[in-house]
Amino acid sequence: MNQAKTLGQFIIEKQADLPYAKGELSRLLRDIGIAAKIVNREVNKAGLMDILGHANAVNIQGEEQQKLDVFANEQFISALTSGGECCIVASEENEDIIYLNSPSGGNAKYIVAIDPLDGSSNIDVNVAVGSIFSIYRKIDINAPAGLADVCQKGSAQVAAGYVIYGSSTMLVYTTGKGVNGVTLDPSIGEFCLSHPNMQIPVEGRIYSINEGNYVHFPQGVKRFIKYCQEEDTASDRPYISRYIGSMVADLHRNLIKGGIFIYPVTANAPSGKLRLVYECNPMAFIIEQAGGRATDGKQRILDIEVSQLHQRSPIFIGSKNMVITAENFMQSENELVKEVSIPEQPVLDYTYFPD
Ligand SMILES: O=P(O)(O)OC[C@H]1O[C@](O)(COP(=O)(O)O)[C@@H](O)[C@@H]1O
Ligand SMILES: [Mg+2]
Ligand SMILES: [Mg+2]
Repeated sequence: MNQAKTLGQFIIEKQADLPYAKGELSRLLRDIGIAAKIVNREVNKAGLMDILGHANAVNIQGEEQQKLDVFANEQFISALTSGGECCIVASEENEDIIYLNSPSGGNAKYIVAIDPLDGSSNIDVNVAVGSIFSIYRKIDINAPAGLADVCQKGSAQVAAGYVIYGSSTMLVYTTGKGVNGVTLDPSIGEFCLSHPNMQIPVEGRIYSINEGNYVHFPQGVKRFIKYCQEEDTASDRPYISRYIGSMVADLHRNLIKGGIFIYPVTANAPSGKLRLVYECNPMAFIIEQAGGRATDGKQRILDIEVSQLHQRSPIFIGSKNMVITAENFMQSENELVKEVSIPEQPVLDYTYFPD
C-alpha cells in the first residue's frame, strides 16, 4: 500500500499555488502542525495527567480558563516563536497581542490569530475539542507589525484551519485554494493526507444550535428551527438536530455530511458568543473555500469590519442552501429576498408561522 503523503510533502507540493511562495507560509503551517501534535499528546492522556479542570484563572472573556486552554496556548506560542515565521500572535487566552521575538529578528511577515483550545466545556468529559488558527500577512511588509495587522477583515486571510482532537486527530486547512484534511498517524507521528479537496454539500439535513437558549433567540431563528422540525417529505424534513458544543467538532461534522451551525445573538450574548478574529473568520474562510456560506444572518462574515481583537459576532455557517434559508427567516416573513437554488422550492404557506 502506498504511504499517504505527509503534511510536509503535501504543503511543499502545493507551495507553487501559494502567493509569495518563498516557503515561509509552508513553514508556518508546519509549526502549527508541530504544536497540534503536542496538544494532541496531552488531550489523549488527559485523564492520566494533571491537565483536566480549571487553571484558577479567568481570561479576557471572563471565562474560567481550563488547564488545557493554558497548555495549548503556550504550545502554539512557543512553536510559532521558535519557527520564526510569525511576528504577532493574537489569542483567545491573551488580552493583548503578543509580539514574538522570532529568530528571524523580526523580519517575519505573518500574523497568527488562535483559539488554542476550542470547546473547553467538553475537555473534562472526553468529547471532541479543537484548535482554530487564522493567518494574515502584514499590511505593510516594511513597517513594524501592530494591532491593525491583526484586525484585518476576514477576506484578507492568507490561510486558516482547525485541528480536531476526536476519535482521530485531523488538521483541516485552506490557503485560499480549496480545503484539505490530513489525519495524524500516531505510528509515525505524522499528519498524512486523508481528505483532499473537501467540499461541503450544498444542501444538508443537520442543524446545530444550542436550543437551550431558545427563549432568547430572535424570531427568525425560532422560525428556522420550526422549519427544520416540520414534516415535509419534498424537502426531506424534519432535519436532524446535532449539537456537540465544540464549534470545531460541530462544523467538522457538517463540512463532511452537510448541515448548518448557528450561534445567534441571545439575551446572554447580545452580539453573539463566538469571536470574529479567531473563531468566525477562520471557520468562514474554510467553509466558503469548501463551497459553503457564512454570514451573521445578513452580512458575509469575511466582510465584517474588525474593530476589537476579541469582538464577537452571530454566525450562520454551513451548507449554502441551508444558510440562505435561515437568512430568509431572519428577514421579515413577508419578504423572500434570496432564491435558494433548490429546484423544488416549496411555496411558503403562511399558516406555517403560527406565532
Ligand atoms: O455552551 P454554548 O453556549 O452552546 O457554547 C458552545 C460554544 O462555545 C465554545 O465552546 C466557545 O469556544 P471556546 O471553548 O474556545 O471558548 C464553542 O466551541 C462552542 O460552539
Ligand atoms: Mg472557541
Ligand atoms: Mg478556546
